[in-house]
Amino acid sequence: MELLDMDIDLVRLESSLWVGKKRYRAALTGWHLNWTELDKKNRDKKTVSVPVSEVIGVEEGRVQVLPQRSVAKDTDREFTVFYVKRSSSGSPYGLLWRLGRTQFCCPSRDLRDQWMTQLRIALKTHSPSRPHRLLVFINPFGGRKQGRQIYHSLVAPLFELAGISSHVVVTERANQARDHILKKDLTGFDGVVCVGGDGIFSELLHGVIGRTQQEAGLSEHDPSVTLQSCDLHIGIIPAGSTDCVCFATVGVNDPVTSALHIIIGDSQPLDVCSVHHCSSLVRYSVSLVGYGFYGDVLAESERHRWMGPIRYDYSGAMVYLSNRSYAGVIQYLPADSQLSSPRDNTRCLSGCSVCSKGTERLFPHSPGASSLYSSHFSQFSSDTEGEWVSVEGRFRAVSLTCMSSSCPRSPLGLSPSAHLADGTGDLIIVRDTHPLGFLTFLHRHTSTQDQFDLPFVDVHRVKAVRFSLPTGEEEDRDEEWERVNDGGMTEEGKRPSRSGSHKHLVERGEERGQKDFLCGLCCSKAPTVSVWNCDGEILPHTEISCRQEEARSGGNILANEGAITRVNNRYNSNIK
Ligand SMILES: Nc1ncnc2c1ncn2[C@@H]1O[C@H](COP(=O)(O)OP(=O)(O)OP(=O)(O)O)[C@@H](O)[C@H]1O
Ligand SMILES: CCCCCCCCCCCCC/C=C/[C@@H](O)[C@H](CO)NC(=O)CCCCC
Ligand SMILES: [Ca+2]
Repeated sequence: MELLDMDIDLVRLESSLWVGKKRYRAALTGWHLNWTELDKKNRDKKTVSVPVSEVIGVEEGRVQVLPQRSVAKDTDREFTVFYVKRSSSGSPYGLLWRLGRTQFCCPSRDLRDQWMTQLRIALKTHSPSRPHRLLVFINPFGGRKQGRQIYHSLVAPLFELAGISSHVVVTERANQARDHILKKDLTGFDGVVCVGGDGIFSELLHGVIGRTQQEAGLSEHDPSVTLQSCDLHIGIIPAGSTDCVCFATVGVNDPVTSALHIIIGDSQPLDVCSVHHCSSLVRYSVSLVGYGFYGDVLAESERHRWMGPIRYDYSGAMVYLSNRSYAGVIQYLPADSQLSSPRDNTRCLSGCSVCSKGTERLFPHSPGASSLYSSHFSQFSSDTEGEWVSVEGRFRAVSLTCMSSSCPRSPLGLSPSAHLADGTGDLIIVRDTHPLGFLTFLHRHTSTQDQFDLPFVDVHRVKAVRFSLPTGEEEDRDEEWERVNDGGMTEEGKRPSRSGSHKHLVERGEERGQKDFLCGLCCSKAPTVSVWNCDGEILPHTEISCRQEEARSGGNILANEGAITRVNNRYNSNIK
């Protein structure tokens, strides 16, 4: 093994090169491209070192790619190397990545050709996980409706530079991307990419999980089934309103950063939570399953989609002012508290040891096995995990989050110490409290203050959660509600109007449960139930069961190719 490493690390090419008016000694080893500035006495000055795995492309001549492609003429001794360059700005969890570019001039055309050939061979040899062909879905209505422009001006030129061919589908309706993945031939694609927000990501997620189960002959609705892990990676180019999945995995929501991660083949397994109602699957979630405040904000915001991303701020204020709490019964199955806790102040980043230990614990004998951990609720309990716990009362908010759910609105997220791929979620219970207390709780999401250090807030690391209405108020099956929610937005990019469906339901004389909520903000009658927000989609049921499906670290199950390790961000500098 040692011999092999040494072999690979041998210098493949070394020569004097010029960058502008400065002379450099450049060397290409198996793993790195280095160039060291030389002074007049041939003494080494500053060295720049780029890992081959972070080289994006090599072009003849003096080439520029962003903001527009340009090639300088008469450049037969020159070549340009493009690579990942970490910027000094970003968020506490990730730096922005930019396209670094250095134009080298060789003493001869022959040497230039040698450099180009060797660099391209090194790239092929040392970047085995890079995608070659991608299927890209653009939601033209996501966020500020900039998806198409973002893709064509910032992302497509980078994919082209990296030799990635892409097939682009601009969606014309909600669920088109999901259906495409479920039904069309995907032979030859190394991954699927969405340009949009958490909603279009969720479409890809459902498509990829659904297709994998179909191909394996498994029913997603059968709660006894062990789901098959997915080989197809999902990449996210953020162009939505919250971009929570992108932000929580990459640390920033920036299209160029994400495109560069996709190109170099970074991946991050994600936990997935499945939501069931009466033993049939309703949806999967990777971010938030939230009742009360977050459900109400989403429901209200759908009526103001025309406002774009600020619809959440407006609706947040409206819902806060309406001062609601809801009765319910929460049952949860605690995860093993010896492994981690939502208040242990850790931050999960790619390569996180808690996530790797979780995988080891769950799949001790099957390094190559491809099944997801999944079982009946009744089978979740183990010796080290607790028994089901029940809490009944009135709640401002009940939130279950598989990951931190950090986003630009809340840079540390709903649960800052939650893990991306440990097979658990964090259940946050905000009991009814006075308006100022709840405002304090909300406000702490925007700062580094601990939102769990409040007397009316509890947080638990869990494997599964069930929610039901108090005895005597159980849910009726509401097919009308289901129909209204099934189609997502209309073809013009608008959701079916909730007030419209309200009128319809009231006309039919149905006056309880979720129907009450429909008039929540416009009528004086206080609603008795809220709705569930599942990664930005309203669920058609109130009584639900959620369980963690386990992502296998390294198994690429539901990988966001835009994932990054913060450790790499901090310690991998291009300047030695
Ligand atoms: N062409 C389309 N017309 C209407 N709706 C679409 C179309 N393409 C996708 N959708 C749906 O639009 C919804 C919202 O899209 P998306 O998540 O991209 O944007 P967003 O809601 O602004 O962002 P975020 O989810 O980050 O808050 C998704 O549920 C998706 O299914
Ligand atoms: C006084 C100041 C009050 C400020 C309150 C800030 C609270 C911010 C918490 C943000 C939590 C985001 C959780 C992520 C949820 C996503 O899966 C989902 C889909 O994109 N987004 C929303 O539902 C959109 C939900 C938007 C909620 C505001
Ligand atoms: Ca988790």
